[in-house]
Amino acid sequence: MLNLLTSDQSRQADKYTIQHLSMQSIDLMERAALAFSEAFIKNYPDKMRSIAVYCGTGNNGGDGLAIARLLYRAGYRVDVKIARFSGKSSSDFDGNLARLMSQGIIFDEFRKIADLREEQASIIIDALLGTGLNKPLDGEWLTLVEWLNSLGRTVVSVDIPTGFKAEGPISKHDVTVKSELTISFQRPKINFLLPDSALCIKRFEVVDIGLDEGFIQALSTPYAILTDSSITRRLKKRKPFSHKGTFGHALIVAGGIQTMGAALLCAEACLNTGTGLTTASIPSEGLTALNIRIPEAMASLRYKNVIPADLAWEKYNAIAIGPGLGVSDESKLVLKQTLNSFRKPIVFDADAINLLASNPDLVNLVPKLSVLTPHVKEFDRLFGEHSNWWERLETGMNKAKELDCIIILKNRYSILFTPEGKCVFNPTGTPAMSSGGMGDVLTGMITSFLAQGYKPEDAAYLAVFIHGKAGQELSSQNRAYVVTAGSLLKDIPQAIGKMI
Ligand SMILES: NC(=O)C1=CN([C@@H]2O[C@H](COP(=O)(O)OP(=O)(O)OC[C@H]3O[C@@H](n4cnc5c(N)ncnc54)[C@H](O)[C@@H]3O)[C@@H](O)[C@H]2O)[C@H](O)CC1
Ligand SMILES: [K+]
Repeated sequence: MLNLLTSDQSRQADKYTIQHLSMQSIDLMERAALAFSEAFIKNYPDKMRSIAVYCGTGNNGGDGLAIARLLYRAGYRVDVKIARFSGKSSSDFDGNLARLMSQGIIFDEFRKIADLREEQASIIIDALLGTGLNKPLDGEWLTLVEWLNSLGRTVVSVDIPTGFKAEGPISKHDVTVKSELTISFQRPKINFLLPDSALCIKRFEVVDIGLDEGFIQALSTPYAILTDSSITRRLKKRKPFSHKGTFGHALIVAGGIQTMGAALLCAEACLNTGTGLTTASIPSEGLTALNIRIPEAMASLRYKNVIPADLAWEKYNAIAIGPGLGVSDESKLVLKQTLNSFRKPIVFDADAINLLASNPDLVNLVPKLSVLTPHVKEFDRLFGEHSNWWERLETGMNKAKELDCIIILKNRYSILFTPEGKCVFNPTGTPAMSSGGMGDVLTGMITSFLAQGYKPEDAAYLAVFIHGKAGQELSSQNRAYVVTAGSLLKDIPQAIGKMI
């Protein structure tokens, strides 16, 4: 797992790296510029396209000057424009301006917007402001950024779009550069991973600039992002003499007469993730569907939506409740019965979350280390309305501690909150997965890992990461516009196999 950095921590890492490698800060800037340029050249190999690099006079602007020099040397047609709105400049900006001049590269400076000349370039590199942003843009900065946005050119931002906050709540009124691509240093900024960023970031790439990883990983921060190796390390190999009893028994309490699909998707995903035995608690009307679709699964029937009184709860290692369950009074009784009968971690999804939201007294019965998997609407129903995603991060961290549960806020980059206060982003997934039933599959996967004996936190990490990875692979292999839940769940065994 990789720690994510706030702007302040990024500055600390910068300082530490410079001291420990006995290098000059301008050398670190050069590395950043080199890493940016390499990524830029891969994305925009056509050297006939003209480039204008707009630079501020801080270190983001310094990066811009170094990038301009490197792209010029690589054969691009580069113009440099420097916004001298303040009298201040950083020493590495000054150093890079001298290097630029020594190469004979022409640059323009403007002190006010009125001095700006028409822009002809086809690509604009935005190196105006970076993580040093300390207030929303106003005055000349605001006018400049609005003008750049109005040009409709391809914009590539250095480290972060100018005006965008790396962390903290984002106001809809803040004006930022709208970039086609942002090439960011060392780590994605936390706000890149939240939907609030969609207004200004179409796509981002992260390049390594050689900041000290030991220092970064030792930083105390709640924010992290999952990696392939953090998943591989957690997956357990199957031992030679293992049998179905080794891999637990899961119960999927799901489905309604008209929503049997959710139960089927959830149960089949559970089975395909490797549970020894999977039983589906479904309405009696759904038995034929279950038998035809998943002959490997067993059924425990709910007549008139009531769990039989003699259900042997103790034989299950993990339970999922919610997909397609409905929110009727009978469904509420099903939830109540489950909460009163099963004290090991439970995975709560969909209608189980809606029922918890409308019956707060039931929340107290949620077993410790359970996993709740709300999407944003369910999250807000459960914990109250939020006006931005940063607030949801704070609520998620607080509620996971308070309830002693793992909360997975499902999104393009799903966010996992743990009882220890961690806030972990999942990088896998694709917009092709935005289709019905995906959440049911995820719930089945988490429940399966739980039943197999994984710690709840690990079960959540593994399921979310592999779920997204499977979707990503299916969409890229087949160039698929959409990946359905049914096709994804068939691919789970291979997706796990590839990670182990
Ligand atoms: N550790 C790293 O990740 C590295 C980062 N690099 C680059 O450095 C910038 C951050 O540079 P910094 O000098 O701290 O700040 P900026 O260039 O973003 O801003 C300059 C300056 O502007 C003033 N300012 C801030 N907000 C406003 C505003 N709204 N209006 C007017 N003026 C404003 C303030 O005084 C700032 O100090 C990072 O993004 C990277 O691009 C290194 O090059 C490599 C290592
Ligand atoms: K920038």
